[in-house]
Amino acid sequence: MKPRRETRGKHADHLIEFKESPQKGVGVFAKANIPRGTRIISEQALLKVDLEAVTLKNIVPAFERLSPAQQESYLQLHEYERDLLKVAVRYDVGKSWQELPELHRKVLSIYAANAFGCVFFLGSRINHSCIPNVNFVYNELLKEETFHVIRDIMAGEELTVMYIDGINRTQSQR
Ligand SMILES: C[S@@+](CC[C@H](N)C(=O)[O-])C[C@H]1O[C@@H](n2cnc3c(N)ncnc32)[C@H](O)[C@@H]1O
Repeated sequence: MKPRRETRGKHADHLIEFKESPQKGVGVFAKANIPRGTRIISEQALLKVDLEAVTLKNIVPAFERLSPAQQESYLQLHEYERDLLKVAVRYDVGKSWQELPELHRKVLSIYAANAFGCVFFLGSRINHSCIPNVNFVYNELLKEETFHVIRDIMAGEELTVMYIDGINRTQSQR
């Protein structure tokens, strides 16, 4: 699988590829050696909800404001219907999970699986590690989220970021 997006040299996404990662779904892998400090991804959020106002009620309207092409990209992302999400829907939206239209369930499941702040087309394919080799930060000048490798990477290595805390997790989960 190839990341598909216009890049124009602002980052080095030609050095990465999407591949199956054992037991983690899709992941992002180095196609070549990548020196420490390389910006592998710079992108605007695909779906952004004002962080002050993130409630599940705001996710579907934010999805509906996307262009048809953006909606198509969003719907390709990994989804995960966790029980906690269903409880949160009951609390936040005032409906049971089954009462929601199928598309809304999919949009919310994708958000739950992929949002670290925002949902990203490329960045949200990077799996988690508590010892990550990629750092991400919002770049005010570019107005984009940027992802840099924080050590030298060998061709074939999986790229990882830290987006869940390590508390109460087993060593293998980490
Ligand atoms: C942001 S997405 C990462 C990309 C995703 N693997 C995919 O197929 O598109 C987060 C999801 O990936 C999986 N994941 C990420 N890091 C993982 C890890 N260290 N171990 C197991 N699953 C992981 C989980 O299913 C999680 O909900």
